[in-house]
Amino acid sequence: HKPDTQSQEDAKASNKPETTFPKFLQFFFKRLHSSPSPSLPGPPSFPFLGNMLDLTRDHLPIHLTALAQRYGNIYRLKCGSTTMVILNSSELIREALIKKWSDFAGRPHSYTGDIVSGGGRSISLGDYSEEWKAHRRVIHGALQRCTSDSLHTVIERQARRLSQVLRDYKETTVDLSEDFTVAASNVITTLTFGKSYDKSSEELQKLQTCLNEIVSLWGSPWISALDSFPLLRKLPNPTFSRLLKEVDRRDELIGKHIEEFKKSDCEEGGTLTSSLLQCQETPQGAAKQQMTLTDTHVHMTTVDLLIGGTETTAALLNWTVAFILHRPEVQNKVYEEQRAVLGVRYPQYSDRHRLPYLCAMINEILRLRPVAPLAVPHRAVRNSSIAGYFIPKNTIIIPNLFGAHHDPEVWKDPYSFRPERFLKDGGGSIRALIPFGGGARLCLGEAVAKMEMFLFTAYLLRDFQFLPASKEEPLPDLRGVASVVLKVKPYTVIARSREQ
Ligand code: HEM
Repeated sequence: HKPDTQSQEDAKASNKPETTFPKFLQFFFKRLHSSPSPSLPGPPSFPFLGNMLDLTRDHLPIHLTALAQRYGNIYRLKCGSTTMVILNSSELIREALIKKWSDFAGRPHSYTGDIVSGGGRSISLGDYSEEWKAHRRVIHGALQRCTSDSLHTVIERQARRLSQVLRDYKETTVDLSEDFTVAASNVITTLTFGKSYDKSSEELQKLQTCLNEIVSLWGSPWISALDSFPLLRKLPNPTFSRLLKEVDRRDELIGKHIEEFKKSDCEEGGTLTSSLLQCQETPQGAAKQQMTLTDTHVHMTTVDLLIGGTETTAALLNWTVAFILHRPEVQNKVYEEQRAVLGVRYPQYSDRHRLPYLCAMINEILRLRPVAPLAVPHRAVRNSSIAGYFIPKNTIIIPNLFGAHHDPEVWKDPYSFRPERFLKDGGGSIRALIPFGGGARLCLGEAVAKMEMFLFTAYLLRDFQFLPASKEEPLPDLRGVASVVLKVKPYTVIARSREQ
């Protein structure tokens, strides 16, 4: 299929004020473009169901990447009356998310999305609007202040704590995933409520279980079907009832935390929530940000940061250990680099430019396993085009970051784990590496995540050598399980202290 170059011009024309054509021509013109461009390639779709069967496939990112080999790096899938356009290369994703950011900054309106996002008041699921822009600006500013004031100390404390937990295992065989979740979650709860928890804390367990349930239930096809087929909402749906129950529980737990925080530490400041509450309470703060933050905004921000910032970072740490068990010499190189450059001292984030191998390894893990593999769906807020194809308003855009990171046109030997590709002259392309998305919807926690990844992996690989659980057991399965977050299947490992 050749891109329809004419449609680019049409797309521009269709956004012009309605003065150039007589009314009846405008009517036909709009009708012509109210359905998706017929020239976009894609697999055949069934009546009513569309390509629903493709969308319910196991490991969707791998399936979408395989479809790109047949239909090209841009193709369409249908689901009920909705058309989705899947982008499978960095160049196409950059064109939509960065170059034409204002055309594709929307989020799909969805029945179930409204339920989990406090009526669209979260940053991650809220649609592009003046209110959303002001909300994101306020949170971005508050996060930047936290990042420059206290983030380094907060992460360092959690990295030391994590090292101690691993030391206490005394080289027994363990599954570290929960410890990684606690470390990542503590960074966010310290930033938001000024509080951190032990793994055994009932409060933490309740919160984590509930947030994980919401993410996995919301990613399930039984729930997405309610968005595309409204008639199904009239039928009993136990998965949906569970989702509603978990959302209520989440709101109760987070509401309690915010109330406790307001009573205790509010005047001291220093945390993100105190910064938001100040902005909410002082008229100058609100005027400066051109918005009044409601309680729902503060509440949903906490949900956004906890969901966006816990499982992603924890999954990446888990992937790191899984990959280095497959290539043990990588961990030795990271360790030796640190010893050569820093001696016995622990690294600071400012040391990153002097530790190129460690940074290359982190980039390679982010490339192979972008933990938000399909980002979050975008929506075209007006008629536009991608790669010359006409994209009508309201089309859903899925950036397949996993596919882009395995594009054989860009990456030599795309499926193998080779940190060396990101060293000087190694052939890896930082421009094509887009694990955090881009443009108006760029991951809000990118700076937090980068500092966490650097300090956590540097501490772990400085203090420990990771060994397979036993010779009999297979090494971790590297295919993973894909839902909203791409996770490694549970595995066990031995952490041997380097101090001996
Ligand atoms: C390695 C870790 C992480 C990765 C790979 C990652 C990746 C992403 C991606 C791909 C998106 C969607 C971008 C899009 O829609 O185009 C996103 C959105 C988001 N992330 Fe992250 N993320 C990570 C960590 C974090 C952390 C630590 C936080 C919070 C502190 C966070 C908060 C968010 C929020 C709030 C959004 C929604 C942004 C919006 O819709 O405007 N993320 N992230």
